[in-house]
Amino acid sequence: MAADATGAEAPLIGRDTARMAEMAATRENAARLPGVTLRPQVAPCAGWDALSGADIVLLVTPTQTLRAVSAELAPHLKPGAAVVACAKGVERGSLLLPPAVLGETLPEHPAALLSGPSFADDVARGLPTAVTLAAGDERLAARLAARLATRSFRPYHSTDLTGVALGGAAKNVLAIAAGAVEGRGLGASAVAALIARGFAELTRLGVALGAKPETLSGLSGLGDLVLTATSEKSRNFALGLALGKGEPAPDKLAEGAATAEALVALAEANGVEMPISRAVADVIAGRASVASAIEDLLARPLRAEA
Ligand SMILES: NC(=O)c1ccc[n+]([C@@H]2O[C@H](COP(=O)([O-])OP(=O)(O)OC[C@H]3O[C@@H](n4cnc5c(N)ncnc54)[C@H](O)[C@@H]3O)[C@@H](O)[C@H]2O)c1
Ligand SMILES: O=P(O)(O)OC[C@H](O)CO
Repeated sequence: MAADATGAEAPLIGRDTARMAEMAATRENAARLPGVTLRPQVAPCAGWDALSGADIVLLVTPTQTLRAVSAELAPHLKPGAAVVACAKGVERGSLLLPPAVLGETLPEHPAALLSGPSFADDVARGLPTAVTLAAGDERLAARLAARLATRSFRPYHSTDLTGVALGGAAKNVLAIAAGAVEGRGLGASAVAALIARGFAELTRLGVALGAKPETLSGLSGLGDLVLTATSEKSRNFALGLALGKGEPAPDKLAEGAATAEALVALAEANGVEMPISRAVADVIAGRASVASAIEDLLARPLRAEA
């Protein structure tokens, strides 16, 4: 659970016992957030015991591990505890978005999703951040948002779980493309074009899946796309940048790389074209070079803007 508005103790559970003990002693996550002092109420620990008292559990693992981790913690959860996924991606194989994965692994627990433009480092340093907290039940979404809000961290609430999840998943894939365009030195105009056309394909799929257009153009969709596709602090953008420059990929999690193929498959299953995401999937899978993928995108027939 995160350090929330109530000031109550918030266990921070990790699987590496030694690292959690070091974090508890130094009050710093030196590997991920160097220089940031943990708030007094954050209590780093290992093992699932601390879960038994938690009304709200934030699951902050990569999308492709969400199923295994949520299944593992299921027996340790307090009855009725809300589980909030923070992952941004599409599960490979099932093509499910994070809330739907939780629906399968934790059917007895209300599932929620936290997404939106927010670098962990910015949040941890108390810089102003606005995000979206989605849950199927509006009262739950509002209650969770109020519990997690701080003076600098503003969760807006939503019931559009699909829209919030799809925006977060697709923006990571599109950010890889934006990084590649930047890495090839194609200029700011090309990056802007990519963001706009990328947003068009994100919207097409979102609408086909039943998402609300206003969710897709909100914090968790367009907002996060703009952040991730324009900042070198983004690990997805940084991966694209390296690919565009022909440099080795950074050794960091880039959710878009793991999600690209699944996103395109989800789009295909819904009769939606996502040419930029497909280009990213092709490059990640080694089916195309960055240069040929860009050539192919530029050679697409001219059409009405939609
Ligand atoms: N870092 C950010 O700024 C940020 C912001 C918003 C959302 N997210 C999302 O949060 C999710 C996690 O990203 P992150 O930045 O925390 O990644 P990270 O690599 O910094 O941390 C992932 C954590 O998950 C743990 N983990 C990995 N595989 C696991 C497994 N099989 N079982 C149990 N634990 C496992 C790792 O030990 C690590 O503690 C991603 O979907 C990402 O898109 C990240
Ligand atoms: O570093 P990235 O690319 O995983 O982006 C982190 C967050 O999702 C930004 O909102």
